[in-house]
Amino acid sequence: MSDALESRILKAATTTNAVELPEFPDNKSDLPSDYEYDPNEEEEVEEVEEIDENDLLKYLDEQENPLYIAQRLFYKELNSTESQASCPTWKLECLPCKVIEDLYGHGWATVDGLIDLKTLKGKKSSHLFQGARAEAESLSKEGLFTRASDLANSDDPFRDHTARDDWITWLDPTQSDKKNPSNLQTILDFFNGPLHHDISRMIRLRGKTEYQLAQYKPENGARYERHRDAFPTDDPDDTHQRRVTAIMYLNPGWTQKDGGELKIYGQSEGHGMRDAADRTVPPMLGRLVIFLSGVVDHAVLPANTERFALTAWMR
Ligand SMILES: O=C(O)CCC(=O)C(=O)O
Ligand SMILES: [Fe+2]
Repeated sequence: MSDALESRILKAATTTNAVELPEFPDNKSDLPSDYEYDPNEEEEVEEVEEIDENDLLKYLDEQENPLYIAQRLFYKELNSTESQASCPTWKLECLPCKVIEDLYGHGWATVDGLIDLKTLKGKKSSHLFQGARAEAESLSKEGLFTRASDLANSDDPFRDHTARDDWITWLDPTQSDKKNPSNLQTILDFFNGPLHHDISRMIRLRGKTEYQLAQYKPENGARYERHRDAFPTDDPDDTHQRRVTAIMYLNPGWTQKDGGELKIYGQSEGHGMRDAADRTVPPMLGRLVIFLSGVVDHAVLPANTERFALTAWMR
């Protein structure tokens, strides 16, 4: 965790829920009769309040709009139309400029069917996405997924383990059969290649990317409660906090009755640059959602059919 972020969090822990201490009485006879004074005892034991992740984020957001913080990790300010007109000089391999502008201005963006031709190698993109879906289903049948809430440290008071119902498996894009990559591998190569290239041209990235395949099983309407994927930070040297979340959905023929939409929370007070209104994003086959991990609160609404998504978290 970066110093700046750490000190902001410490400040939150010492200022929220701070208990007013009573004044020490001048006259010893004013002390309660069961009061014991032991001069050898440690003077003061510092108590650290446990603070839950959402309260901490709320506190941090009150200090500064997280979008402004994340914007400082971009190589250039994209506020003016003049800077946006410089798009051709950005030399992007796959992302439309609009996606970068939306990321900067709103914290998130979506784009459909985005796979560059070099990655596709003559394949049709719909075949690629459908093939990836079929592979995800087989991995699930082979028992490769683990319930995400079982993986987390159950002693951690910071996170609520009832918050999510998804089953997950971590993927490593470097462990591939180069000659005959699976469809999932081809999407990972795209994430790891052109997509990472474009994002790292615009946003300072320093650390490792993680890749996860997630499954929401329809039993009992699997969902993931409102959360954020990282704490907002503008420290370019931080390697710990996730900076960008990119999710590719693998749900052919999705319709509204299937549920499992991604809900993106607006800023209810409507101030600052984040959108005021909440939005829902249907998890359609081949749709890519990209957002700034420390900025956007989001949730997965209850899924009524099996729902798969492939996620990359870039640092
Ligand atoms: O699959 C999605 O739409 C979002 C999942 C998510 O928020 C997460 O895994 O952190
Ligand atoms: Fe998330």
